[in-house]
Amino acid sequence: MIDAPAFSADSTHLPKDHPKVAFGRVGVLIVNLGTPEATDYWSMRAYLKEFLWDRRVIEVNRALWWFVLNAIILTKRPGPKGRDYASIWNNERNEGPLKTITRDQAEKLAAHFAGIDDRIVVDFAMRYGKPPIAERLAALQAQGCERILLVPLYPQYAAATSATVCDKAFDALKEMRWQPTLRVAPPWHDDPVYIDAVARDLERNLAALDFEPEVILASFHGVPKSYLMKGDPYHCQCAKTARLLRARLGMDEKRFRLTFQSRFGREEWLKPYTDETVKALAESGVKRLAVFNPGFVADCLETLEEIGVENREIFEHAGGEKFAAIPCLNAGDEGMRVLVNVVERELKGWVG
Ligand SMILES: C=CC1=C(C)c2cc3[nH]c(cc4nc(cc5[nH]c(cc1n2)c(C)c5CCC(=O)O)C(CCC(=O)O)=C4C)c(C)c3C=C
Ligand SMILES: [Fe+2]
Ligand SMILES: [Fe+2]
Repeated sequence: MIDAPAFSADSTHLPKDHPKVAFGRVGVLIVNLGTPEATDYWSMRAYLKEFLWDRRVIEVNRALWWFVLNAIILTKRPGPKGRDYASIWNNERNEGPLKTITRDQAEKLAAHFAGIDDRIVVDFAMRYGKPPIAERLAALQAQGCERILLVPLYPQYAAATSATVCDKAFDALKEMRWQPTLRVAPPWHDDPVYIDAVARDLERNLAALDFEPEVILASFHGVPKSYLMKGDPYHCQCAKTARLLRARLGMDEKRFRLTFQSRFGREEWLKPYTDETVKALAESGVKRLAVFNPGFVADCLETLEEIGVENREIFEHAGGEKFAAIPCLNAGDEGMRVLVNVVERELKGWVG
């Protein structure tokens, strides 16, 4: 347990020029992937460049990748992807929905803990783009957070997501004289509270539809198959989440299926692919389909556009009739129940 917050050092025997010292608080920094600052070519290019130059995301030969990234991807991708982002943009706040939702989650976490322990300070950051992790860690430290809980917002661990958040946070700590003590929240892919929250939210959303889906796809973001072969636990954690959800919902393997979406590049990715499954289901006579995204803590391009628009079109063009894209947990009651549970558990020993 740590002492009550204070903002100056012990006043006895203070030298006159002693700097102000802030201490006694505990920070919680939730971190999601990131989103472009705007949808124009140059903003998209800057975002994609930072993201796709991360060694944790793209694990190919650096010289070759430098050429492919700069000569091909950063010339061709920003335009069309910017238009996709524009179609889901939060125009009121002028930002991507991922940022709006992550801020809401941080604010609701802060409100929850305000009533429990005023030493806890909650903030949010993005791995790519703004607000950067280093800036928010420094801001927490300036408010007196000697201990910080870092929460990568991914229920399933992948080197391309959770590990790169830690890399960036520890890079920031490298520059600090007085480093805060950092704890990292583990993934929660099989946490009963998470499984129950996703299942309840799905049941509520399905009950509100004007049709009953014949098949439900649990669609996770994919990674190259080679990452699994090198030992990344992501595939197994997604498979376990899907198995637990299927059991909790009382559905069989024919009705409730696990798929992987958002392929990038030519390499083989984790299978079965969401888009191919959606097409095959419609072609085999399935007329009513629902897709949900238990691996995404917040709605974003990959859920709102790729599932809500692209996969809906694939389904309808192949003969499907009714398609539902189920929203993520976001900052709703079930979503906050999951985040509060993770944070409260991981703060044990630091606060009462
Ligand atoms: C090789 C490339 C990629 C890997 C590996 C990858 C893994 C991965 N990504 C997420 C979550 C998100 N990805 C998002 C967007 C996105 N992802 C990639 C590429 C890889 N992702 C790109 C290039 C993009 C940008 C859009 C595009 O150009 O296609 C997003 C959405 C962000 C938003 O602002 O809306 C999320 C979230 C996970 C969970 C993951 C591995 C487990
Ligand atoms: Fe991605
Ligand atoms: Fe596996």
